[in-house]
Amino acid sequence: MNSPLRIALAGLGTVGGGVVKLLDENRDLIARRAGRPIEIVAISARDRSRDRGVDLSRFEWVDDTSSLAERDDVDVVVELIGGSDGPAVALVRSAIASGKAVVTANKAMIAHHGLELAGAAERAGTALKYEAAVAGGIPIIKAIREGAAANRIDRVYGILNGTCNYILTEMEENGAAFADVLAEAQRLGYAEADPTFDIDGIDAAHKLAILASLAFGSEIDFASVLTSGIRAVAATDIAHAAELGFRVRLVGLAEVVGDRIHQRVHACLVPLTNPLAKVSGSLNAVVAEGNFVGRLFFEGRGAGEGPTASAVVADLIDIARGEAGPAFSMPSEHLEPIGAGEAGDRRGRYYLRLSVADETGVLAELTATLRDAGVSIDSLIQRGQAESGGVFIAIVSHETSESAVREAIEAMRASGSVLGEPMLMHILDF
Ligand SMILES: NC(=O)C1=CN([C@@H]2O[C@H](COP(=O)(O)OP(=O)(O)OC[C@H]3O[C@@H](n4cnc5c(N)ncnc54)[C@H](O)[C@@H]3O)[C@@H](O)[C@H]2O)C=CC1
Ligand SMILES: N[C@@H](CC=O)C(=O)O
Ligand code: NA
Repeated sequence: MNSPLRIALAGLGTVGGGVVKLLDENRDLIARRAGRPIEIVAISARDRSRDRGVDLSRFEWVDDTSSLAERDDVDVVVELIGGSDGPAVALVRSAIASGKAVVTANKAMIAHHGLELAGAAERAGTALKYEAAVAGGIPIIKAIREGAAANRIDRVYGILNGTCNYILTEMEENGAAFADVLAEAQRLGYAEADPTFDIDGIDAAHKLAILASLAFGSEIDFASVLTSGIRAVAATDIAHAAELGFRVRLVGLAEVVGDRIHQRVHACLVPLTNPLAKVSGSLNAVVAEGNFVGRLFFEGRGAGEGPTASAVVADLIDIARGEAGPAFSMPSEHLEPIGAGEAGDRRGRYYLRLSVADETGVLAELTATLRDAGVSIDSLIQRGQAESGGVFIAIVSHETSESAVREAIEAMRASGSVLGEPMLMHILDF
């Protein structure tokens, strides 16, 4: 057997603890597959005394996490602290500068600094790997970067946040309250340290920006992702969606349109016939469309200890085998800066939920406003009592432009016929 790959673990929370357990349980199998053992040399986290359900006394504990980057007895620094800036990125920068390989699960850091870090790793002749950062256990980085590398990819999309998918599923299937399910997602280790990153769509936007770069060969452009989350999704939307033949899902979608890239994360209505509608709980799914391979669909656990550890250790096995290569789908200097498209350009079907006064003539006024804006109605239902005292109207449009629907909403607001905040969602029709 060859000499071991020596690793230092920074961060021993959900993912770090999972990595220790996986390396213990599958130790011999991994050594055979990698051609050499993978051994933890040193560990570091904020709180030494915390019980992580695994014996850590056999490893050297280091109080100063940043010192892991300098050690001569470490080949790979595994960064599992999190955060787009601060100690995680400082550790990764200095590990790369010392010629060490880096494995990370930190999508926030890759979305913000991926290009810089990839360039630094290339110059240092070392590896930067981050399979766990996108869609947890689904090997989607490997699939796009290697398996589909021969294709031009113009669209990549999917369900990229396990916490939101778990919340939406529990709300739909069990009528659970948003706050209760979020607390459970935190207990299960799915949520980010700050769960607003999950529910406001930021975590999914980090992942989408990384996927778009890999798929399109473009520089990561996190700042251009139009991002909204699931806070505004009400139980009534989920019920309306079911009645109309849809499920509500938080979808990240990136596509090339002409010479522009559109990137959006938002709650969508997904037709029940679409495989994404069947993705439930903490599962994630990613669809990539290649010009030769066609449509690829990947599904698996996007969050939690086991699936995320699986992705981290897969990266370590690649490094142990000497199979690392560039961090993105090409050397970072070949990634192109591609501009972002305009939001109002999108054409498609829309779901619009309004609360309106329960009075004669209001419905006729609404439909006339939509008609005047060039929006024609596919289906309309009136259901339930709104908190504002009015009734809920849910409308599904035929294909139209987003700007037309927004124009109609503004006209309805101006006329005073709409009570409360309207809810607009795209319908995912591919
Ligand atoms: N939990 C999940 O399902 C997934 C998490 N990730 C990512 O993995 C990373 C880690 O996530 P979790 O394990 O869930 O987080 P966690 O909060 O459970 O663990 C974080 C660990 O980092 C340590 N830490 C925090 N600040 C530190 C500092 N200044 N110096 C040294 N150690 C410090 C903490 O003591 C803790 O051991 C994050 O980047 C997260 O986005 C990625 C995919 C899935
Ligand atoms: N908080 C994230 C964890 C994995 O990336 C999620 O819920 O998907
Ligand atoms: Na992954």
